[in-house]
Amino acid sequence: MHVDVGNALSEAATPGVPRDALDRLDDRVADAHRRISEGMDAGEFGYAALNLPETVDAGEIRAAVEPFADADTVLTVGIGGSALGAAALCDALGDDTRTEFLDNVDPAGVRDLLDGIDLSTTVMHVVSRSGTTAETLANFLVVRDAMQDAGVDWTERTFVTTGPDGNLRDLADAHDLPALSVPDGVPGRFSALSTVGLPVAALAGVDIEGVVAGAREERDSLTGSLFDCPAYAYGALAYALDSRGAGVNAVMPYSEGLETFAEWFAQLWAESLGKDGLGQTPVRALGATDQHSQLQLYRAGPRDKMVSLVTLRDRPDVPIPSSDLDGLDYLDGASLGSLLDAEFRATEASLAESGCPSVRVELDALDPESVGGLLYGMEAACVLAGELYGVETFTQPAVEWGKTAARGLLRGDESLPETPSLRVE
Ligand SMILES: O=P(O)(O)OC[C@H]1O[C@H](O)[C@H](O)[C@@H](O)[C@@H]1O
Repeated sequence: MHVDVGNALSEAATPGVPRDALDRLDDRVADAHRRISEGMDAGEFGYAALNLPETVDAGEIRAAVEPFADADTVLTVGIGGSALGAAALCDALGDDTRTEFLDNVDPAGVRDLLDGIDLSTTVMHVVSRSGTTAETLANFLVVRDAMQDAGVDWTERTFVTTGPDGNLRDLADAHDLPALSVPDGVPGRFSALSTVGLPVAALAGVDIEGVVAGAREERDSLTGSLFDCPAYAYGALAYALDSRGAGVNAVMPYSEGLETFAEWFAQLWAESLGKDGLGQTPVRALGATDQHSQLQLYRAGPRDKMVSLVTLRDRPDVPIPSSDLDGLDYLDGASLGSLLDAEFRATEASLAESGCPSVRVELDALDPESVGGLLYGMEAACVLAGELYGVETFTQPAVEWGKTAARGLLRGDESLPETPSLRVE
């Protein structure tokens, strides 16, 4: 990925980062990089995810999914980091007419999804690192039941990715299901480039070897300076802008295929950095659509935002047919791609003109290498930002609180703290 942080400097934006502050920050980046390298070398929890471009075995993943290659529908049952990596890859690069994701337990949504697919030609990938997540296990039980009702042998049409213990591992053992292991030391939200995110991408036709190669290239760019490393430049600037008041990070890809990437990024950034009263709130937007809604706020609202503009240097194009409509001559000879690119540049300029900081992230194209590089680069950016904030990047205690409380409620434990009520009906 290519990163341009010019519009995040104080000479361009408020809040903005002075050039001399960036030089000082670079010393901290060098220290953080040393810590990250140590963690990677020792395979420490979390840091091990940054080794995935070397440690992942794409051949093993291809072999595991090969028996399901003829499935009409590939259904992922998982939530959070166990679904979003695969969803981001499939949305960007795969045949997403074949992929479905059950990552919520809204009964209406689950029912609609099951009504719309032929379970006899569906393969289900059940993914849970812990193997105990309530939503995932509940959805699995619902799909299994639906398969049995439809006369489908669910054990023939299910494979799992999970950790060494938990209900899902027990289930895989008991029914001899094909099972991949979540690699050691890799937290869910950092697992897109592993047995968690890649199997379904492979089934959706994604060149997963290309994705891994792109990630490897980004890994090789991790040096001790933000001036040489796009991933660190992004992470350091986001941190520096947040420290100066940009507590919101609006991620706005100018590519529909990257819409789910913004969702994946939101989990990565929020769950990793939102600790000890610190962290930057990720917001999802889509160019050009959200130019016609959220951009008003970005330009003219509170000065508490940075905008991460993500675009492609090259994209397949569709010409705009010429017309004799009054006032549309500016579209003559144009294409949808040139229109989208013009909208991107206009948005970037409009943010600059209003003094709202933005960072430009460019990919060469929406191809496997670039997308692999983007996912890896943002993970490295996040790990770096975690070091700069001084938070525990790889834990999520606040999420665990809600999970435990929900389980307690289902078991009849009503001892939740009282929340105030002021009803208006
Ligand atoms: O993979 P699992 O163990 O089922 O976890 C799925 C998700 O659960 C929780 O919400 C965690 O906070 C997430 O980080 C994780 O991705």
